[in-house]
Amino acid sequence: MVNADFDSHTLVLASASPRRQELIALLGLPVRIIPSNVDENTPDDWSPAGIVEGLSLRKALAVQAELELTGDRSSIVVGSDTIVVLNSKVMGKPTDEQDAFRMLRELAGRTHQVYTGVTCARLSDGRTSTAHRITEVTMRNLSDEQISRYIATGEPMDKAGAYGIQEVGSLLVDSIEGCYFNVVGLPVSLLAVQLEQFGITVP
Ligand SMILES: Cc1cn([C@H]2C[C@H](O)[C@@H](COP(=O)(O)OP(=O)(O)OP(=O)(O)O)O2)c(=O)[nH]c1=O
Repeated sequence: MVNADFDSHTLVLASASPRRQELIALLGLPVRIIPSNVDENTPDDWSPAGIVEGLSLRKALAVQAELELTGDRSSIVVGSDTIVVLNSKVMGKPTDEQDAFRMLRELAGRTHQVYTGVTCARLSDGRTSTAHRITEVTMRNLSDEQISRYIATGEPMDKAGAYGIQEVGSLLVDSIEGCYFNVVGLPVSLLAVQLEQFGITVP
């Protein structure tokens, strides 16, 4: 059921991630996609939660500024950011295959945290909502050969921590505790709660 005052441009996903595009469709609302292309560097002293919340806000506000130029002030812009954290060490997307190998070797046989931050922002009333979720992921022990074979699939390169739990990377994961969708890059139930603050109700 779509809200009466909901127009087709009300939700804008500020993301180039195909996973986020698929997941936001679960809300059953019309969505436009406008990638943000922001600089994802952050100060060294930011905490993991600060990084994902800060970058989700940065992505949402960058797209909001673009929309303002077109006269659109009423859309709710959704920005999101995901990182992997192992013993306080932050892993983003690997820079190359060697970097992916190094990350997966460190993650293998251990438990790490996946942080995803989500921001919803609307210009017309200046409202923003920023929050994050944490999911614990335990990876199987992996031999160097197994890691190399996984990297050869090409899957790790555009993903934080160099794996995708939703694809072949599922075979590397022993168990998770918390929200699965948070690992894939968009915790949809958290987003539903945030959208309620904007008067948008979803099932
Ligand atoms: C851990 C993990 C991450 N990922 C992905 C989600 C994100 O797309 C990516 C982390 O990079 P992000 O910088 O969060 O996002 P992005 O650059 O892909 O997209 P955008 O900034 O335009 O929204 O890692 C998976 O797809 N599966 C996983 O299991």
